[in-house]
Amino acid sequence: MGRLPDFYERGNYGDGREEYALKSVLEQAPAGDAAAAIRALDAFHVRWTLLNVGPDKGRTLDEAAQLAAALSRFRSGRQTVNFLEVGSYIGYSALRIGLVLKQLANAADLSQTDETRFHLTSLERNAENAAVAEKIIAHAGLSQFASVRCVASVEAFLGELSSEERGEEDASPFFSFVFLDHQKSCYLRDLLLLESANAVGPLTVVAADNVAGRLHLENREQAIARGKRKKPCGCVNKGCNFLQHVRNSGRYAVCETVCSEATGDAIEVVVGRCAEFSGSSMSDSTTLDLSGLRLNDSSLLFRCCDKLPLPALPDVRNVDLSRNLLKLDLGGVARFLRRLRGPVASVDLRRNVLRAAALGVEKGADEAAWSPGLALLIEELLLSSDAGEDSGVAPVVDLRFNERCGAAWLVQRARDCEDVQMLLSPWGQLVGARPSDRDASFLRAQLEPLPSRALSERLATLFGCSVDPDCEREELMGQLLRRYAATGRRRTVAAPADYGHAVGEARLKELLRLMRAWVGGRHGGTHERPSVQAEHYMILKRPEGDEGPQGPQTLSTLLAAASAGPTEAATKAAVADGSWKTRRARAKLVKHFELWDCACGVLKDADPAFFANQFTQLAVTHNFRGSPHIDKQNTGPFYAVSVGDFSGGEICIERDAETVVCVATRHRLCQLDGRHVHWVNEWRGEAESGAAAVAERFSLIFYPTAGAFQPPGPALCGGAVPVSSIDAVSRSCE
Ligand SMILES: C[S@@+](CC[C@H](N)C(=O)[O-])C[C@H]1O[C@@H](n2cnc3c(N)ncnc32)[C@H](O)[C@@H]1O
Repeated sequence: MGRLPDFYERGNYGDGREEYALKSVLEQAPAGDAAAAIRALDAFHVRWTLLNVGPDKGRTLDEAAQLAAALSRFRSGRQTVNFLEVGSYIGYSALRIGLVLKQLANAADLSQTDETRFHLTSLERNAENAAVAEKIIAHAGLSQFASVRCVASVEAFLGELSSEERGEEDASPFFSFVFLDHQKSCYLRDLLLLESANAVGPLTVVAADNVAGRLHLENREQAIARGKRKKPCGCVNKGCNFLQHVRNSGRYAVCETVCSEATGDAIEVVVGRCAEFSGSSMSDSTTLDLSGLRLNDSSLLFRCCDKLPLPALPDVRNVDLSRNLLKLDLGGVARFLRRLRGPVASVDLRRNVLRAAALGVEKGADEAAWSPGLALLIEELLLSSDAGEDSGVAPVVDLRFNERCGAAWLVQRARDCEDVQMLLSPWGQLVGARPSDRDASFLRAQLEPLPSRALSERLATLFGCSVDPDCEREELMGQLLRRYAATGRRRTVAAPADYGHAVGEARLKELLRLMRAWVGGRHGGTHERPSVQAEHYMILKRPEGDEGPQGPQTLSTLLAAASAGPTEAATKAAVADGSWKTRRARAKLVKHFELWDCACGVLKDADPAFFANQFTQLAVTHNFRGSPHIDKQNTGPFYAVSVGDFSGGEICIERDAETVVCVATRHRLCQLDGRHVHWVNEWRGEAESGAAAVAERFSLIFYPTAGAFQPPGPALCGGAVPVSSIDAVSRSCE
């Protein structure tokens, strides 16, 4: 205990552990990875106590910072997000706040220009601590978003501000967020200083760590109840004088007090009231822009909206909540709208991560029912639009481009909804209920099969963007789409008409006959993969040992069975051994042996080596509408050929990040590597001799799923291919 006064005076332990913590961050966290740096400090803190706010209260801190960014939109639109921290120590909380700012900047895709500053100034009295904090922040790649300033006190900081930092000559720096985490005895004094300098004010979020916890306050209340004390505690050591001020001065609304089980103290989050704040300087006063703020269903803005001192925004008609992380429940958004008490007529919820279940009760239940959250949202909109000038016009809920919200039943229900205009991405547009619903003419649909890692790589290598490893997929996708749209670096070209192997007339005729017979057969063909958009779809597996030394169940046995007609006895004989699955696959082959045999003939003629060594499965499709996908099960490239009366229907494949090549497979067997994103172009039925057009496109895909894995090579692997430009550019997403 003898060390305590010195400890408080110094602001660190004086035993070198802070330097040691820096070393462990440098060793354990990759450069530029802020989340890893935070984890390294958390791990260090478990063994060697540090003065950090820690992970539990740290999450409240993140939320408070995010709330501050959202509330700053009420004041100044997108202009500035200027944060202040008092007490950096070695930069742990600065890392957390800086990461929030970085993610917000990424989500908003705003560059760090003068108009759009996302910045934290962190004050630290101890020069050794400040030096360590600066190094950790730099290592985490957050220097652009957080800087440490070594000053003796808040008073000194305010005195030292340059006119540039003040904004205008005599103006004060206005902070959207202030985090007090230095000496509790100074919290009140320093907050009053900031208030009198107008550095905090309406809608500023103030968070203070280590204030009196529940136990301390409850003890006081009990003592008052027992008549032992007269007033609540106003001590300085637990920040009680500060709590008295923020709770009772009328200047702040208490948003949340979160007690830490581990330390027994609390972090208090309050928001400046708007008494002197009549309106805002939002650039567009009819839209409250809360887009790209990473708000989720339980964000403080929604969770505590009843307590927040939100200003009146009498002109706001639209609340833009697009590009956030809303996922499960729109009830919070509904309560937030009620709290706004304005004549809001539309809510923009595009590009969140809402799922069908969050919008409607289960498929098949009451046809007209929406989920309770959405029902509440609709109710609020109806109430507020009735009150507004635009009454009579149906309010709008824009739910387009949400993940898995393209289900047909939901789209139908939205169409039937008369009270509000419910906008959903129509079937297949961008992100549908399933990958097979993607509309390939949209660039987003073409990028959707790529993993997030590939999206980041593309942003970095193609567009030279530095990508935050913590960036969410939705943000990455948004950034990539915007870059493509801005630079026009995506083109569609055609492979030469003579790419691949021409298939002989006789074989084509025979194939068409057999495939028509398959779909028109006794059972009307098969559709083995209902998730795929096709009228019929069948997979035939090559039996083992059909080449070379014959096993007991050979192709010739099957052939004999087939040529005897797929009678029950012959089939039984052919499929006598093996597992249930194997026997079923063989029985199917016997049944469709003619088709199999003819198809194999086509492949054998063109590429005998592929036929002998690689080909294991044949997909037979009828009227397949292929959405962008990657063949993840394939061990090498495939061959494709299509027949029927149709035009269009080329296979489009990404040759590189900038080029899509369309390969016409009608009557030609073409080799492609399906481990690259590919899809089938739109196609139309051709009118046969004056008759009405009949949609008929059959295709055969020969692919390998076993044997040695060949690393993916060029998309068009059937030889060097010059491509000719065709005039088609993928549609951007809006
Ligand atoms: C509890 S630590 C801060 C922890 C840090 N916020 C975190 O969570 O990572 C308190 C720090 O405040 C600093 N400090 C104390 N009084 C200060 C003042 N008046 N101005 C600036 N820094 C101060 C101390 O040197 C110490 O480093």
